[in-house]
Amino acid sequence: MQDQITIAKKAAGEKAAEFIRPGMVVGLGTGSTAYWAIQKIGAMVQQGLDIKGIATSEASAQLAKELGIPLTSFAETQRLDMDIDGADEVSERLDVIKGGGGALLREKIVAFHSKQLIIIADEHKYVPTLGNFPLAVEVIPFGWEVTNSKLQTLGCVPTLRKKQQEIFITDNGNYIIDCAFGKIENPQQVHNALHNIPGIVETGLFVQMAHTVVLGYEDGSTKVLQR
Ligand SMILES: O=C(CO)[C@H](O)[C@H](O)COP(=O)(O)O
Repeated sequence: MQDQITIAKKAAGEKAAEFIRPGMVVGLGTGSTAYWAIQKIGAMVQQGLDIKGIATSEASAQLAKELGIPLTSFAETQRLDMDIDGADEVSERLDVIKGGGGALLREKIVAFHSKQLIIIADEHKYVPTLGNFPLAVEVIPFGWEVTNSKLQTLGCVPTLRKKQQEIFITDNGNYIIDCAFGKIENPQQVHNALHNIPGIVETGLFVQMAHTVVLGYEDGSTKVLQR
């Protein structure tokens, strides 16, 4: 028996997969919502559809392999047709906070080089203004302490991400600092200010990158929003 949130995530993920056409190269997102899109893509591949994926994390690459989805890379493909990925928050302007799963850097690279970014989320992640969810920022381990101090001057409360007492290490060998900003009225400004700090590799703010957002609801229905 699936809980209500799982029903909503599954609905969003499966609906987004309906946008995929044969021959496409598709970005495979990361997280528990992207999981459902990847499952659906796996089923489509099993049915004989020609789809290739570029994974946004080692975890999603592993899942794709288990499902028999052929993986390609940027060595072979410069541009993806579509990227389907989850979110921690989506604003009414369709700006997005990502990185709750720590994959934001690869997610940003894959999204940037995709013709179309489809964000999938359960209904509870759709908010008027971003910022309730702490913003993940990927930082180089060298000097993270001073990067962390500098982050405080931007008006957030930064916390080094840990996993079972150990520092969380991204797929790229970096750290994550979660920045509690409160309401983010101007995401582009915050993103730019963060990028000015040496040591910050990428932020989880995806400003005006999503072309489409698919919201999943607890009754299994979906709503498609276009920018
Ligand atoms: O950005 C992400 C990982 O870096 C995820 O897409 C985001 O955290 C949402 O995850 P979930 O679908 O499990 O709620």
